[in-house]
Amino acid sequence: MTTASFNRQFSDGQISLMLPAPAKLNLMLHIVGRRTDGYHLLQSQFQFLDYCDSLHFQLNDSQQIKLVSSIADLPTEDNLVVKAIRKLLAFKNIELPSGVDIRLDKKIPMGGGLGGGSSNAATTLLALNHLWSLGLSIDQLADIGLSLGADVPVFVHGFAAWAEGVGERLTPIELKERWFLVITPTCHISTQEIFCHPELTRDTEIMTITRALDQGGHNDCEAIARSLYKEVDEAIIWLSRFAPAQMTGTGACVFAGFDDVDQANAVYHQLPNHWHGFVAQGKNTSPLHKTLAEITLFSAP
Ligand SMILES: C[C@@](CO)(OP(=O)(O)O)[C@H](O)COP(=O)(O)OP(=O)(O)OC[C@H]1O[C@@H](n2ccc(N)nc2=O)[C@H](O)[C@@H]1O
Ligand SMILES: Nc1ncnc2c1ncn2[C@@H]1O[C@H](COP(=O)(O)OP(=O)(O)O)[C@@H](O)[C@H]1O
Repeated sequence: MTTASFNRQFSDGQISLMLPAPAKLNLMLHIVGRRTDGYHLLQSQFQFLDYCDSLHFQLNDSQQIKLVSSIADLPTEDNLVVKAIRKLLAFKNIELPSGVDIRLDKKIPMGGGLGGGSSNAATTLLALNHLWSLGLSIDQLADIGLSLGADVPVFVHGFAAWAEGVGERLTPIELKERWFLVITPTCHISTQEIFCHPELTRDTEIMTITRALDQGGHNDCEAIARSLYKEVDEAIIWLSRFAPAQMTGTGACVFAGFDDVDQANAVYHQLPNHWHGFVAQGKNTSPLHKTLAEITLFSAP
């Protein structure tokens, strides 16, 4: 894709782009070991959800990065969107090619194990690689992403994946695109809090991908999260009355899958008043890559 063909999308003279940053689910999350640097070795199935934050990028001649976001109490420089831009420029060893105004509309709950921050970073990497014509490959962007967080590469690649290593060794998988009811407890669980816990089990037997796809699996972080956060425990107990329920990532969100949307909605409508949640469909191709493919000549995975 050439810059010219890309820029022709914006005939009003403004170079801007609006892109989704989807949530993900870990349909299973096994911890099979630990590296010497403390990072955990995982086996996980990732699938995207058609439930997304939205990012709007607009280039200008200000020579500044301006981020407007709905996240309270998070300094701009700590936002993964800005961290992604800094990493991108450092990798290319360049100054800011132009000013950029970014608006981030959050819908994905933070600290919920839905990967929102990592997804925002991945969308930023792909968007600015295009808008600034940096010419980096997906693999290069995934490497930059990995330095921001273990979850970023899967969002950069954009295919449902069997993940190993710390989450960066990805094999595409074809999963049924079921409907999920996701309960979003109000507690915010830090990934580090779970991974540092002395009672976390780190010795689940290594599985082959074939067995994992046949039999599924569990989430090794769930027992710790349930013991620390009553809300997570209660949500799993409640949702298990309707379908097998699990936690995603290191929590706090809890989900169950249904074969059709009506079933998922029927359970959603029975959610106790003090709980929040949403129904969304699992997607094997990221909504980000689908949108990019529609508006540019970018090829979806
Ligand atoms: C375990 C997962 C599954 O999706 O949990 P969620 O964050 O989505 O809940 C992710 O891979 C998390 O990825 P991400 O949230 O990007 O984690 P990072 O920022 O890289 O790491 C946060 C902290 O978690 C620990 N960490 C993270 C990933 C990993 N494989 N082993 C670890 O021990 C490290 O202590 C690290 O300092
Ligand atoms: N753009 C962003 N969106 C969400 N969280 C962000 C963002 N930038 C930085 N963060 C930080 O990352 C943490 C983890 O966020 P998130 O990715 O939503 O959770 P999880 O890793 O549990 O899925 C947040 O608590 C917040 O401090």
